[in-house]
Amino acid sequence: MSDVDIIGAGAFGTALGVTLARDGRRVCLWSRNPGHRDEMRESRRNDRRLPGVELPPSLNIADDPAALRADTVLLAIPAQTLDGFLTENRKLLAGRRLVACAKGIDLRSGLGPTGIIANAVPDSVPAILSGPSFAVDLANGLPTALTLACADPAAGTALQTLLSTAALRLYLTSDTVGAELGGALKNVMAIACGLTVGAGLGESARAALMTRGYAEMGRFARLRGARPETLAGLSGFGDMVLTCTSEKSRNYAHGLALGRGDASGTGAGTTVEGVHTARAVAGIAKQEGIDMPITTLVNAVVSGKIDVDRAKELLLARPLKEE
Ligand SMILES: NC(=O)C1=CN([C@@H]2O[C@H](COP(=O)(O)OP(=O)(O)OC[C@H]3O[C@@H](n4cnc5c(N)ncnc54)[C@H](OP(=O)(O)O)[C@@H]3O)[C@@H](O)[C@H]2O)C=CC1
Ligand SMILES: O=C(CO)COP(=O)(O)O
Repeated sequence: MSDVDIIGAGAFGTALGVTLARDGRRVCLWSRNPGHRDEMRESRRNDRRLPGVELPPSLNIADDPAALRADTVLLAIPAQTLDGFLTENRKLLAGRRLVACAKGIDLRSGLGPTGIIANAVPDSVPAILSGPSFAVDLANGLPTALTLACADPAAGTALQTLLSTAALRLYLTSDTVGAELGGALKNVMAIACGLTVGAGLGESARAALMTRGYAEMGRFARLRGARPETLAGLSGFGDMVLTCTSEKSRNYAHGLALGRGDASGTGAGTTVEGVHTARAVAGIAKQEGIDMPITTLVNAVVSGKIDVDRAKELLLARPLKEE
């Protein structure tokens, strides 16, 4: 039996699997695609999603989620697919520690990953792993620090120990809402920053957006019960800094391409979580009267309703206020 099972052989699921297996854990990785599974078994690499990285011998490729038996399951699939997967596999996942690795808000329910888990598999222990970590950095063994959030203190401590390695350092919190909102909302800010730089509005404008975006993230998160210190930690501030400043981020790269006038952005087939999260959060903010100007404008730009110039005008025309 494995120590950790991983659902989703994308870039992040594979990087986590490789990291944990190198550090001595027995890992089972599942992809929904039979051809992809065969390829990984044969080549001992995941060339589709994380090219150039060798899969350690203690990482096995599983054919069926029903064959996965570990107490700890990492859910490394996009946020919009989480509810469907969990609902379909509810019985199988009951009683386990389910660690979400997705950064997003479900469009249908408005819930973050731990809320989705709690709803879909009520007798599980939900947790979330979030923070600044490009899959490729993790897979290359570069030092990484993340937030592990779990409301159950004993399960949280056990997960922190199980999932920390020599290069991957996990900080524990019980604030699951703060950790999941930091990770989801920073993707929207990364798109905003990409749009800004892509449209040639400059690095000063990006710094302004990051700062005011962070204020906006905090405002939304506090109203949903998050603790401010969680937003100031790795899963909020830390990940916002990473993804708002690096072209390795798909969210930033998507904004960059749109800002440069390429209407397809990073193109279909790339996971850009911030597009869905902007839509979900703009809707919630409107409904609940929360002031979220950057998120609202990102949603308007990525859905093609306005262009970056118009978004800039609207932001600059807002009434002057105290910081
Ligand atoms: N990449 C990174 O650096 C990081 C990513 N994350 C987060 O991890 C999550 C996954 O991202 P990432 O791994 O990069 O994405 P990828 O695009 O690399 O991979 C997504 C994976 O999810 C699988 N998948 C999609 N839909 C389903 C479904 N309905 N059922 C089962 N599997 C499904 C895909 O399968 P298929 O190949 O068959 O389409 C693919 O293997 C995102 O929320 C992201 O924000 C977090 C930290 C870092
Ligand atoms: O969340 C990430 C790094 O922490 C990855 O960001 P992207 O999904 O924008 O590539």
